[in-house]
Amino acid sequence: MSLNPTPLELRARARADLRLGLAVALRSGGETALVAAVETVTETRFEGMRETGGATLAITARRAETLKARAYDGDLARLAVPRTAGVAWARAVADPSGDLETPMKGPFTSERGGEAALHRAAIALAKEARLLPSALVLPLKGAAPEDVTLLDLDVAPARHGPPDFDRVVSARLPMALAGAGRLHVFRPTDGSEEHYAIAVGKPDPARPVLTRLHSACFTGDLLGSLKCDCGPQLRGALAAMGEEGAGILLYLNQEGRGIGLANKMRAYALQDQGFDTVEANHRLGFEDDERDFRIGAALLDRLGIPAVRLMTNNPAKVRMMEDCGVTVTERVPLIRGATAENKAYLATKAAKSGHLL
Ligand SMILES: Nc1nc2c(ncn2[C@@H]2O[C@H](COP(=O)(O)OP(=O)(O)OP(=O)(O)O)[C@@H](O)[C@H]2O)c(=O)[nH]1
Ligand SMILES: [Zn+2]
Repeated sequence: MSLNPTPLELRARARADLRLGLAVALRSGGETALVAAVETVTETRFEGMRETGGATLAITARRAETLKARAYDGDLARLAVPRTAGVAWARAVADPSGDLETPMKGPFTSERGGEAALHRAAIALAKEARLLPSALVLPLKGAAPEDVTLLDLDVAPARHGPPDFDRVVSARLPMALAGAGRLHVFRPTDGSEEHYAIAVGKPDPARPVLTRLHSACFTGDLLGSLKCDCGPQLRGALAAMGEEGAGILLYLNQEGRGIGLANKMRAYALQDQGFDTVEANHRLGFEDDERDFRIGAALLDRLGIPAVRLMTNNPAKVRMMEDCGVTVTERVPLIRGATAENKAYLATKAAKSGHLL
């Protein structure tokens, strides 16, 4: 009997460790480094790692651009950590909330040459943990300390496709807007967030099914936020499926276009400083959209639905579905919920992400 965690399980454990503020060890190509997420690491651990010597701060090229730091590694930069820097310094580098009040944090010295693979992996893990995309990285000469989760990236590389899912449960769910339906809960085997499929009526897989891929929006879906159009889109999709008598709504837990609610609220705070939705993501160090739509295609496959009429204004969703082998016979526009508050947001999405208005 082996009770040892598999590589996938170790990766999930590493994400949880980072969220807790623990350091984890990453290994690849014979190199090992201790890694801690800037957002959560404690002062003591930060200083312990810095005092060892040789630690650098990994930030994305997006964040480096805002800080006017050089990103010699393409998609990321490795910043030298000043000898007296505490965790507050690192947090100010990673978190743009103070950028306007304290704009001069530099000059920054970026490392050049050498390997950045472990830094890249550290940022990917921080993103997976829905933290700010920045990590303190300390290359180790010897073995990793005991009691620290050790992730061998040569054995367990980052996922390049959607995870596998277990269908945990499904039950009948009558809905005010859509009528009779069933809710299915899908749990990824890699320990990431669960996703839900709501089948309205009895969709016929022999014909293209009216389908919506909806990304979680706590503020819009639940609170009736006027900053976006998500709530009205969600209810509009359910109502249309109810009217037609059948449909599939995939509720994907990719809050904030995949950056998590805490980071989305950081983006909202930046929007209050005058940045648009895309600029705010970039200043935080994220891409415009960090979602993985392949999850939607994988769930449709699990539900046995090969062809859809997709309710969206986002051409990227249509493209991604088709790239994943889902036939999109029609794009059904879903234009709902324009308000004075979200006018600029919808205009930015049209201009920068090609959304159809
Ligand atoms: N990062 C970030 N995410 C946001 C913001 N406003 C809404 N979201 C998230 O954006 C996602 C919804 O994406 P949209 O771009 O509105 O719509 P879409 O799903 O790409 O396209 P449609 O199918 O046409 O709705 C949800 O996950 C929301 O939580 C924002 O200002 N910043
Ligand atoms: Zn929203």
